[in-house]
Amino acid sequence: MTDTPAATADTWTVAGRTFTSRLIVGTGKYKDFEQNAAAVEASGAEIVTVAVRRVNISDPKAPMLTDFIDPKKITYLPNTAGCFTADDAIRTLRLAREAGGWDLVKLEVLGEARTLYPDMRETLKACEVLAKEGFAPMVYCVDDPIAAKQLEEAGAVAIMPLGAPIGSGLGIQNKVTVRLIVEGANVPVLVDAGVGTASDAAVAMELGCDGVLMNTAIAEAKDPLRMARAMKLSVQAGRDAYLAGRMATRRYADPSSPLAGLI
Ligand SMILES: CC(=O)[C@@H](O)[C@H](O)COP(=O)(O)O
Repeated sequence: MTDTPAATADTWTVAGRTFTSRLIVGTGKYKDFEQNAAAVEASGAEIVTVAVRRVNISDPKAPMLTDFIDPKKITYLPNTAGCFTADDAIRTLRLAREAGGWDLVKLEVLGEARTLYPDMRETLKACEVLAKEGFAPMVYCVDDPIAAKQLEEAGAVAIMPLGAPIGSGLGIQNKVTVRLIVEGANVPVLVDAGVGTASDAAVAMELGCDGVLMNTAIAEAKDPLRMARAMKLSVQAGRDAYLAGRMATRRYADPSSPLAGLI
């Protein structure tokens, strides 16, 4: 299939940076950096998110992710995975900015280890401070339209509601609230966490999301490269379906061949 002009021009912009790929991928749980880099390539992603506390991006004495995924070609989005307080998250991102100059960041402040649900009170607090310090925070959050609005007011440059708990692969549990967030947002909305397979990513895009962030679904697939490619295609398909505008649903059958002109 050749891309239509509309499809090729379909970019999205966050904090003044424009991207073509609407898929953001993670850098955890892979066998090694090599496999991670190959998956990023297969996914077509232009942004990778990196848990700066867990992945080596600054110590040249140990293998560094940056040797495998070129930060000149792929945008690094440092994240605060493993942070349970606003102070911890803020400190982590200040260090990331010092180490690599990154100001486009992914903020996540977790509430508990069992569900890895975000703590929205701490998340909001951190978002406000980071925005005032000149960061552009893309923010992992609950799938709640009110919390999403509050984050936007606090300076979030993207809203990233969970589809389901991180690493669960359960898919999008609450389509109604994700759609409400999309309708109310003036910044990009990306589903972050819980995607398990390609159809979940397509659903997120069909709901009108600007993109999807995922890690486990690709890293823990039996064939991560093949799953990365599947995700790339499903994000594109979901986006195209959203732009095409789905048909109205009906309660009863409607014949596929027209009845007019029958003898
Ligand atoms: C990688 C990241 O930033 C996380 O928010 C999370 O790991 C993504 O969730 P999944 O692993 O469920 O895709």
